[in-house]
Amino acid sequence: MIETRRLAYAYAGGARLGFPDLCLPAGGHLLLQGPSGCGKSTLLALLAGLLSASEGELRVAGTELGTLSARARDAWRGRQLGFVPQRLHLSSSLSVRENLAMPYVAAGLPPDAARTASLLARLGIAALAQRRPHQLSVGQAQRVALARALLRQPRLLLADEPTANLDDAAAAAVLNLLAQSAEQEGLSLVLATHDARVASMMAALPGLQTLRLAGVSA
Ligand SMILES: Nc1ncnc2c1ncn2[C@@H]1O[C@H](COP(=O)(O)OP(=O)(O)OP(=O)(O)O)[C@@H](O)[C@H]1O
Repeated sequence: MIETRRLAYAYAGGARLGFPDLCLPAGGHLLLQGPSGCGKSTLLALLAGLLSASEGELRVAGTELGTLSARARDAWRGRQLGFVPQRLHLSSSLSVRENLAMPYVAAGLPPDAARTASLLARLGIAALAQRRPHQLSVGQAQRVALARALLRQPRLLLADEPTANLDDAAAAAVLNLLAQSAEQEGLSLVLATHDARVASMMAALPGLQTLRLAGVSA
C-alpha cells in the first residue's frame, strides 16, 4: 500500500526532514509516533500527495506520486484516499450534510444518503446533520471530517491526531469505526497520534506497524 525510499522534505527556509523507509503491505496499518515537530504531519501530507517530496521515492496505493501532475494527484487522492488533517477544512457556509455531499459532488456522483447517515450514527453525531461547522464543538467537527474521509470507501485513510479532542466514549466510537472499516472494507490506516488510547485500541489490529519519528535530520 505504501513504499518509500530515502524520502525527505525541506520547507522553504526550514530544516530538512528525512524519513525512514516504509513498506506497508495492502491491508496493513501504521501508527506514526514521535515528539511534536518531528514531521508526522509532513509525512502524512507527502503520503497524501499534498506536498511533493524534495528527495526520494514514494509509492502509494500502486501509484508513484512523483510522476503525477498536481491535477492528476488531486484526482488520484479523491479515488484512493481519505484524509483527515489536523486543520479540518469543513466549508463554513455549508451544513454538515452538505459538507458530506461534497466528496460525491466533486466526483460527479449522487450523494449516498444511507452511507452518510450510517457513518454519522456510528460516530454519535447523527443529530448534527443540519448544523454549520461553527455550531459544532471541535470534537464533533473532527468526527464530521472523519465521516467525510470515509464516505467513498477509500483504500487508505490518513488521519492526523484523529482522537485529539475526543472524550473516551467518542474516541472509542472513532476507533471502533476505524477497526471495523479495516476488517470489513479492507481499509488501511495510517494514524499520526500522541494518544495512548489509539495505541492500546489499535494494538489488536492484524498487520499493525509502528513508526517512531526522531526529528529533523541534516
Ligand atoms: N509551512 C512550514 N514552513 C516551515 N517549516 C514548517 C512548516 N510546516 C511545518 N514546519 C516545520 O517542520 C517540522 C515538522 O512539522 P510537522 O507539522 O510535520 O510536525 P508534527 O510531528 O506533525 O508535529 P505535531 O505533533 O506538533 O503536530 C517542524 O519543525 C515544523 O516547525
